Amino acid sequence: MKSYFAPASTGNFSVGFDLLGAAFEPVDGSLFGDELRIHSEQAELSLSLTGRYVHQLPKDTDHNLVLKCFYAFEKAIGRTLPRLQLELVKNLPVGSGLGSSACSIVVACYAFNDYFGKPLDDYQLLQLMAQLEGGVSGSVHYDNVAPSFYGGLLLMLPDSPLLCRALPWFEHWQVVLCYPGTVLSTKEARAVLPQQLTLKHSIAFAGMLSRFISALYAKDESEAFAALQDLVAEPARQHLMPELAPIREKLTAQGIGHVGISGAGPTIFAVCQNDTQAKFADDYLQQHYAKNSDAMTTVCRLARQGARAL
Ligand SMILES: Nc1ncnc2c1ncn2[C@@H]1O[C@H](COP(=O)(O)OP(=O)(O)O)[C@@H](O)[C@H]1O
Ligand SMILES: N[C@@H](CCOP(=O)(O)O)C(=O)O
Repeated sequence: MKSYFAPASTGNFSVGFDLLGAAFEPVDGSLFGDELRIHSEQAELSLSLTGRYVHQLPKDTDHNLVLKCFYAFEKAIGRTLPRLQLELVKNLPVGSGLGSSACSIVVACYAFNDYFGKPLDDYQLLQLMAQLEGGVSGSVHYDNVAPSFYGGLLLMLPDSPLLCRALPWFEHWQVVLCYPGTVLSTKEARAVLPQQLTLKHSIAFAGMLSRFISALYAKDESEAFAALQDLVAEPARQHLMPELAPIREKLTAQGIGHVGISGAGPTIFAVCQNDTQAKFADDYLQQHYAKNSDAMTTVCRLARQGARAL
């Protein structure tokens, strides 16, 4: 048996709608992402489903992204492949804002490419992943697939042959992620976005993203926090997450530098500068944002490593 893993990710990181994304891993060293196991080769392609969030997946495995990835990968390399006995360990909640669909897509495409002798290079593989993710969310965006594939905090460069580039990070930052247990489809959360921005708004968005990135390079933490503002998605999506504003008020009153929507939500992320803040955010979010037994809260650091064989 061969086993592969890809980490969870936070698209947008508030200030970079569709252009910034980060991969995260729990500070306790546990794995937080989907795993794909290739058990054997066999006559027919098959997929079994296990893991904490298996009940949130379509019952019919033909609708599972992992099988769609297999056929898309086969088409991309232009030859018929041996059929596999696959198992997806679904550890990320679906429709959560944690890049769940991207994570399954990344782990599957990475696994097939590795297993079949790397016929695609990283550029081709990332493009395939982004196309597959676009098929789920309604439009191609790289801010989940790229960090899940490469790890780190990444800036997307969709018009460059590089596709994305790693950014600096404040090593002491801890990011508390809280998924409340309710589902918000990315497609629906994209449907409420404005189709056009005014010139003034476009300049403000570009200015804030530039301010954040220049602060990272300058290692200017207070400037970085000041620039973590979502001027595009959050104003359009806040009615989908009415708890965000009071939670932000409570956490920032404790000195926590930033609270935002992870991806398209409903997961909230809090950027903390020390263990005391992280503990407060962890406890507060568990008590005030978690809604049912599917909810989960985790204290994370940036995941430097993306998709890999285990
Ligand atoms: N392996 C999979 N992982 C996640 N979602 C999947 C998978 N297979 C199929 N799906 C479907 O893809 C859609 C993913 O929804 P989306 O809102 O994009 O999730 P997320 O924001 O968590 O990535 C859902 O309709 C889900 O049923
Ligand atoms: N940039 C996208 C990110 C979606 O992330 P997901 O984890 O909610 O799928 C967006 O904001 O729509």
